[in-house]
Amino acid sequence: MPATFSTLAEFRTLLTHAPKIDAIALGEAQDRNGQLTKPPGALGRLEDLAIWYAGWRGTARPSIDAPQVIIFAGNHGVTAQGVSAFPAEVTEQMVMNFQHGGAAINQLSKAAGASLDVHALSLDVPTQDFTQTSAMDEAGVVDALVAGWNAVAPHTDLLVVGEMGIGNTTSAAAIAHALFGGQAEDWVGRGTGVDDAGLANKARVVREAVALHAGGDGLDTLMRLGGRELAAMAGAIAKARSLRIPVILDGFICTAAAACLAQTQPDALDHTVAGHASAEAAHRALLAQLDKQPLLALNMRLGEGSGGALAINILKSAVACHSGMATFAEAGVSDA
Ligand SMILES: O=C(O)c1ccc[n+]([C@@H]2O[C@H](COP(=O)([O-])O)[C@@H](O)[C@H]2O)c1
Ligand SMILES: Cc1cc2nc[nH]c2cc1C
Repeated sequence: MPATFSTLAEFRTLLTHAPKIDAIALGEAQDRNGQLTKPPGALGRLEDLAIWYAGWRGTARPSIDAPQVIIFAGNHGVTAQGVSAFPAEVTEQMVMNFQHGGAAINQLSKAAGASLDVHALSLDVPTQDFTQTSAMDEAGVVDALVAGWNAVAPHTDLLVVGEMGIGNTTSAAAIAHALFGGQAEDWVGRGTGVDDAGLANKARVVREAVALHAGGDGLDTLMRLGGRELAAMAGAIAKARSLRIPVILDGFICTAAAACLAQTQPDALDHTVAGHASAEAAHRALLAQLDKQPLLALNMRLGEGSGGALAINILKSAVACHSGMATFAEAGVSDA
């Protein structure tokens, strides 16, 4: 299916007309959950997750057979401001590592039974330094949204989007500050490990960038302060929505990209769940803004979709219980 948008305005319209959860399947899944051989509520949040998943899939007794992890990689002009502990060439080097199977995400995807795709987005042409001008122009952000849109396999039944991009915690912090206010210091963190001086420099960069690029909606902010991998994650999340494929969000950068959708269309993240809370300081605040409760909190701050991939195991387990358990009637167990 070719992408059905070629401007930001067309993409906005798509978000507005996105499908909603299937209310009938949701109700049937709630009924089934009430009949399963366990005290009511004893599986806690796993029950809510399975019912939510069933609603999006449009069937009361779903299964998860084809989860997909997609990593998007991008390079950032803002690295000229000295915002990362690592040099920009690490982005491309890590892409090769992903392709050779040597990164954490290769192991985590395999352990979760998920396929893994890697999309490197024009790494030789970094986005513009957004302390000086817009990171991307409209054609550039649309290209990246389309790359994400086209990367989702149609048979996927659970999607994780992740990223690789030296400098992108600064981009994510600038987006969060632009969308949710507060002070630049509230949204910057150490990323790959900058020291105190580096952290102060990031706050300066974010403050200047947000002052330069005030106004607009979430997609304008994505264009001005984002990066190609952030826009591609947003495009993939929107494509998944159009196919009613539930999405597990990863860390701070992934959540910032998703927030751009939510600030454009308030229900745009209803088909998503937060896989984990990253150790990047501002991730929890960003999740709170989106009213998302993370499934895991393991002090991870890797990116690559790693926290999302880990959480596939939780979703799979929730759905396996929901669809595989016997009812009280089937098992001959006395109800309360
Ligand atoms: O996912 C997260 O919450 C996260 C937190 C800190 C760092 N990262 C990863 O580290 C890179 C960005 O860090 P930095 O310091 O270069 O901005 C990028 O490749 C991300 O995948 C990711
Ligand atoms: C080595 C390395 C691996 C990463 N994976 C995601 N972001 C990363 C940043 C660095 C520096």
